[in-house]
Amino acid sequence: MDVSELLNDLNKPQREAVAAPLGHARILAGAGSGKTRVLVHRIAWLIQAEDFSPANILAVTFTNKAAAEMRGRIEDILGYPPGGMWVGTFHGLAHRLLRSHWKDADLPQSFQILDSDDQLRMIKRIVRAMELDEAQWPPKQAQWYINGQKDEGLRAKDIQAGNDPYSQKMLAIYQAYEQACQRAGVIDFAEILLRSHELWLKRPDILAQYQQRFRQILVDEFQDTNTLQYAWLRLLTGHSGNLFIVGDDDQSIYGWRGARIENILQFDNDYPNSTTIRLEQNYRSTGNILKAANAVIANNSERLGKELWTDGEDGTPIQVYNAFNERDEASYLVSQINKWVDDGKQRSDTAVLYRSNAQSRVIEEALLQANMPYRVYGGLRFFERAEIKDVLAYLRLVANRQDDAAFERIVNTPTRGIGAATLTQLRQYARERGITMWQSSREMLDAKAFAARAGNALAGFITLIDSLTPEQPDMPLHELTQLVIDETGLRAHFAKDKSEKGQGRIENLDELATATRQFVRPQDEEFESMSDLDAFLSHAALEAGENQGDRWEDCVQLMTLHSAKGLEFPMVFMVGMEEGLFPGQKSSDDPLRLAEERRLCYVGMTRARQTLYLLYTEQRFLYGQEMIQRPSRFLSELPTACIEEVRARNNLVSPSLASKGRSSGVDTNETGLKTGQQVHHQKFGSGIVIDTEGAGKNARVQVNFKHAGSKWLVLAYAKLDVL
Ligand SMILES: Nc1ncnc2c1ncn2[C@@H]1O[C@H](COP(=O)(O)OP(=O)(O)OP(=O)(O)O)[C@@H](O)[C@H]1O
Ligand SMILES: [Mg+2]
Repeated sequence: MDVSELLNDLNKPQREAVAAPLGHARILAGAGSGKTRVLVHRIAWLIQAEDFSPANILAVTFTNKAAAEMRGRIEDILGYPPGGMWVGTFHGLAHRLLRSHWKDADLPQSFQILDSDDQLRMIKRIVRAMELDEAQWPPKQAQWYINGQKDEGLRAKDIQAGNDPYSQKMLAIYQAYEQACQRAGVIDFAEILLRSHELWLKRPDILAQYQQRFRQILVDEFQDTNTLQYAWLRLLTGHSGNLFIVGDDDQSIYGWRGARIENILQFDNDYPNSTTIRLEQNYRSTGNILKAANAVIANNSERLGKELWTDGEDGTPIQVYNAFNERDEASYLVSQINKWVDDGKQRSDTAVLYRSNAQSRVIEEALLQANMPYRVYGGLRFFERAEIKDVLAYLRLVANRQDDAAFERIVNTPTRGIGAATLTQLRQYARERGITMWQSSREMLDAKAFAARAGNALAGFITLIDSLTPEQPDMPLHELTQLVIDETGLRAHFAKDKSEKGQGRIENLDELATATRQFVRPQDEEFESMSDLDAFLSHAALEAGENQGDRWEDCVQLMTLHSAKGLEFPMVFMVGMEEGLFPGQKSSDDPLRLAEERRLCYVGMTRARQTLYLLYTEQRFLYGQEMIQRPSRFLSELPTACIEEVRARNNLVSPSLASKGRSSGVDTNETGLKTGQQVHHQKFGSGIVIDTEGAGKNARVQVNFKHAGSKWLVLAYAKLDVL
């Protein structure tokens, strides 16, 4: 594509943005208006029209997946791969810096990354070691505190706790945690960025090297940057670089995790010479979806305010479905996806979005039962599963003996007679001397500090780890992994569990062996100097299986509303549109939180291109009990003209919804079936009708099947035979 073509498929303000004169720029625009597209074209423009080398460009995206897509699109436009360009997430890019400058960053060469679960365990151990009451000082809270401080760029030494006992205690935990991580040579996610920022601050020569290189810095989804991320960008930009940011204040959804909407709002104060360009035409969604999303977000105050319009068609109205409970909700969406597929469309064009990960289980079960392939983004990812983390912990200890988090995880997994007393002794010894668990084990064993049995068990463990360490550094990674799985007794341990779960775990272990065999080092420079093992472990920690499930080409996409940011799908289901769930309970009496929930609703709705379903239930099993649910206030904010109720209920809060009439509780005759009648279903076998409702194409019956249990079925699809 040459330079003029580059601008062809863009509208006027988009062209202005792509071809803006060199300098700082802010693109402020609503969902689906082409911000990401503009950013990609801008990169190509810089290379083709402004003669920058790809190596002068650094682009920050929201996920690794988005980064890969961006790279691919730029390659398509240029006709060759943009070698030397850095594209990735904040974490990915900062990690790359630390790998190149580990020594200057005061890290061991084979430093490992703690994910949030590892981090929590580590904090738990510290809280215990400090002899604090866990109920009074919940480790989760300390984790929250520590990450919050790091996101603000603050170390323990930078914080004044004052006289407040809570802050004093949190600070003490933070301090102990910092020391423990440093000893063990591990860093958590927030630390990756903090440390690379500090590296630049204390080594202006290193910073200058990157400033000279990255003259063009582009950031997508800028509204969700936190203090530290923005500081990192500003430092890198320096006086000579250009910052090109795109974002939407209405889509800021990470305030709860420290994101600062002010960063985008006040960008022009920080960069007074910057230009701001607004885009208003939406190319993604139908008129109905767009109008409804605009109406919902209009209920927030303190917006920059922008109206999106489309010259496309109104399309089908938004489908609002009132389910009995979460199982009915799931089976309804499965039936709709089935219809979609029957029409010859792709499963992968459909997405199910939920507020919290826990909601996916029932939906996954329904999809499994219907034999419908699906992929869950986020959630418990492959590399986060317990059995996988066990193997990874062995591998980490093989790579770095000082990794206390790994040591603690597997020292007695599977059980090998190393008891709590031995571990307490070890921890105490380690703490007193400021050394690691591994070092303590060796010293205490040498000093014969344990009783015979405990000593033997621990010595056995030390020998095991040493024996796993390859003599030849070029031992293939998958052989090492296989060795770990078999020699540590993990396989045998999980094989004892004959249940489906145990079987699943064995399958996952095999899958891990396959993953290591198929592992291809990312092309990025930071992986070049690393051993295969270190490269794989970093990859596992950073990607955490973001790309899992690619074995299924065509599958339904499941994810939280948060992780749907930036994506688009022809058909979208938003489930659990209920008060207490979405918006969440804590948001009801906190206007700031409520506004953020509403923005999340706006993000969700604007993912849909053609068809949007909003689902809510009357009853839901929550917090260990059956709860009566009320429809989300966001439903009542939808303009009546844009929606169609599939099945209304009688006690809706929204007059607009209720006025459309209800169809529940209709005379049984309308379904043509009576309660007590015997019926037969192709898949579920025979059963008895126990309830009916609705009419016409919405008629539904509840059947108690002899073998399959009780189910609600839509008559039009169920094809029941009356016996
Ligand atoms: N000028 C255009 N002509 C045709 N299609 C366009 C144009 N601009 C954008 N699009 C398409 O509109 C859709 C939305 O674009 P894009 O994802 O870049 O929007 P966005 O502003 O980044 O959205 P979000 O805020 O959700 O991240 C994409 O499918 C994109 O290809
Ligand atoms: Mg985008």
